[in-house]
Parts: sequence; C-alpha cells; structure tokens
Amino acid sequence: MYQIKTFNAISPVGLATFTAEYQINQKDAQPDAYLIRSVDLHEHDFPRSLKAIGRCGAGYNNIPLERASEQGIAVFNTPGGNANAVKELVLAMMILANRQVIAAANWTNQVQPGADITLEAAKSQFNGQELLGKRLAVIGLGHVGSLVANAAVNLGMEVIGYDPYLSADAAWQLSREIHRAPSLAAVVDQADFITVHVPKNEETTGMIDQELISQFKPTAVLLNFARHGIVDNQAVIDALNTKRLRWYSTDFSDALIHGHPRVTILPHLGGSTVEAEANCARMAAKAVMTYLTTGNLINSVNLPALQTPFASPERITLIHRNIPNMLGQISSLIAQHQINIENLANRAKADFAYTIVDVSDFANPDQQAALIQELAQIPAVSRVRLIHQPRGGNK
Ligand SMILES: NC(=O)C1=CN([C@@H]2O[C@H](COP(=O)(O)OP(=O)(O)OC[C@H]3O[C@@H](n4cnc5c(N)ncnc54)[C@H](O)[C@@H]3O)[C@@H](O)[C@H]2O)C=CC1
Ligand SMILES: O=C(O)C(=O)COP(=O)(O)O
Repeated sequence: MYQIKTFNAISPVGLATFTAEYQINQKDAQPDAYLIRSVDLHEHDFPRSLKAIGRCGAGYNNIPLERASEQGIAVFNTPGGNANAVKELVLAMMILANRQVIAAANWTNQVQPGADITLEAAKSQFNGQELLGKRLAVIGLGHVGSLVANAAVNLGMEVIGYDPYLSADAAWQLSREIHRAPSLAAVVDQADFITVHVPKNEETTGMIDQELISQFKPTAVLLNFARHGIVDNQAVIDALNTKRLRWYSTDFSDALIHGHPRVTILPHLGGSTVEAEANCARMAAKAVMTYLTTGNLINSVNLPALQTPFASPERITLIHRNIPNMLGQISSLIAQHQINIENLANRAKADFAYTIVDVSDFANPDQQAALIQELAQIPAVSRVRLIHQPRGGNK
C-alpha cells in the first residue's frame, strides 16, 4: 500500500485516479508521495519516506528542487493541464481593461434604483475600445502563452511573441500569423497589451522592470498571470502614476499595488476552474503512480525523462549526482553479487541523474537487502529503490 498526503484543495476527480493500492491522507502514515498545488515547501522538512511530489499545476517555484534531488525525491508538474483556464482569464482581463467593465458595473450598482443608466451623459464615461486590430505582446510562448497568442490571432489582434528558449513542440503549436521578436525591447515596442507567461526563476525575476516599462506605449495594458515578482510592482505604480502605463491586471497581490484605481488584482485564479483542477490532479496522480510502481519518469522537473519497459522482474532505480564513474560504481557492485544486468538506462538533467537497472533474480532476500544497502552507501547516491514488476504487464 502506498501513502499519499495532499496539501491544498486537490480535485476529487484527480484523487479518484488513484487505484486501490493507494491510501490518501491516512492519519500518522509515512507518505510515499505528496500531491500539492501552491503550498510553499521551501521551509518544509521532507520525511525520509517521501519519494515523489506531484505539483498539480505548471509553476514549481514553491518547491526546493535542489533539496528534493539531494534527498532523492522526484518532483513532477502537469504541463498544459491548466493552460486553457489561464488563457480564458487573460482574454477576459484584456476585455475588462478595455471596456471598463468593473468600473461600469460598480457605478451601476450605486446609482438610484430606477435611474436611467443608459443616458448618454452617464454611459459615455465608460466608453471602451475593441481588441480587434490591437497589438498584443506575449512574453513566453509555452503552454499558456501559445494558447493566449493563438486565441488573440483569432480575435483579430496582431500578435508578436518573445521566447528565446522556445521548444520545437511549442513552436508547432503557434499560428503562423504570430510574429517573433528578437528581444524583450522589440516585443513590447508599440504593443497595446503586454502579457507575461514565463516561469519564475533567477532570470525572470524582475524582468518587467522600470527600464522595460519606459519603452511601453503610455496607453499599454500590462498583464501578469505568471508569478509575483516577475513584474517590478514599484515600477508599475510609478508608471501608472506618471501616465506611462494605462492599466495593470494581475493574479498576484501585494501592498504596493493593492487598492490602486488602475490595477485589477485577482486572488491567483488563473488555474482555478473545475476542468483545470481535474486535469492537473489527474496528470499528477498518474505521474506519481507511474513513478512509484515502475520507476519511470514522466513530467519530472528535477530529474530527466526516462521510461523503459521492464527487461526482468526486478528493477533497481537510483537518483544520484551527475558526476563521472557513477555507472561504473553501480555496475561493479551489482557484478560483485553475481547478478546480471538485463538492461541499464541512464540520463542526466543538470546536476542530477537517474539510472534504471533491470537485474536477474536475486539468490535470496538477504542478498537483495545487502546490495540495496551497498548501492545507497555510494557517495552522491541520494535514493535507491527496488521495484518488482507490477502484475499485469510490462509498463
Ligand atoms: N495564475 C495561475 O494560476 C497560473 C500561473 N502559471 C504560471 O505561468 C507560467 C507559465 O506556464 P506554462 O505556459 O504552462 O509553462 P511552460 O513551461 O509551458 O512555458 C513557459 C515558457 O516560457 C519560456 N521562457 C522561459 N524563460 C523565458 C525568458 N527569460 N523569456 C521569455 N520566455 C521564457 C519557456 O521557453 C517556455 O516556452 C508557470 O511557470 C506559472 O508560473 C501557470 C498556470 C496557472
Ligand atoms: O499552475 C500554476 O502554476 C498555478 O499558478 C496554479 O496555482 P494553483 O494550483 O491554483 O495554486
């Protein structure tokens, strides 16, 4: 029986994906895996039993990846699982900003009941502009950015994108009508809307800063549904107050922007739809179950993708540092026990690597335990697991 512990509100549809071999939130259980959303795990101590974290969502800046790898924990996310939800909200926020929808609805609510709210004098203060023909800059053309860009093309907008790391798969998703900018300065130039869809990391923190905002059209609308801190909020407030920016719409609040009349803040709602929550929880549950029962890695963010069918009923998996002679040490320990390697797969991702070794049968359980212990003692190995091929197929 595997133990799963959840943090945050995880969709029941996703939790129902777990088979009978899994218990969820059992009291006092040693968790094999966490299923989480945005809970901040940076100060959290991982129990030794923890082998996997499934992030039901895209962004994983709430998880200490280096520490997870050092402690032998595979971290998974759910690429694209909530991208449509974010796309729809971003489109809504562009329309809200351009049609003064919130201000007009608030005004209507506070006039005397029965007053003629359709009078020209009253309604002309809420005159808007259309999206058709306007220029949208999309920074980051991954799962969310590409959907926003394509939908904007379909709405008749002129779309220009910037993504220096665009993958070939992501490029295939893009409408041919989307222009590609060579730099941040070029993408924001003359844009009526600028929307940012990059992960939060060292490079992207503060990427929308005072200098970049000074290159916007003063009538531009800026949208941040990616992460707090990617946009410099002080620079936004300064630009709004000096009429160098028309509107800021974001999913992330702080004291600097709170209550500003030309800022719309939502309580981190981008991925909060029934459909997106179900998609993400299902994807995370599947990745975690696959990893626990087969050792195969799908959608891991701290370890490489590595999937291989069982070549024999016994499989040893190892998470270790990506340094020379790891495979030499692993295979010679296995050979010392007169055990044959039926298949070996290894792949690295940055400072860590993952190895799957399918081995011939052990002589007895003692030999099994001794080998696993010896492998775990190799310096730079952070986790060794022995997995028996699941019944019912070669997964
Ligand atoms: N508000 C919300 O509820 C949600 C927020 N998000 C946020 O949006 C981010 C993006 O989500 P996805 O599109 O699903 O991720 P993704 O990984 O599919 O796409 C991110 C894209 O950003 C690009 N990129 C990375 N660094 C860049 C840089 N310096 N300049 C330009 N482009 C850069 C990458 O090449 C990639 O194409 C997530 O990391 C998360 O922080 C995602 C889903 C929901
Ligand atoms: O998927 C993401 O990156 C999100 O920001 C969604 O966060 P949430 O799961 O709604 O707390």
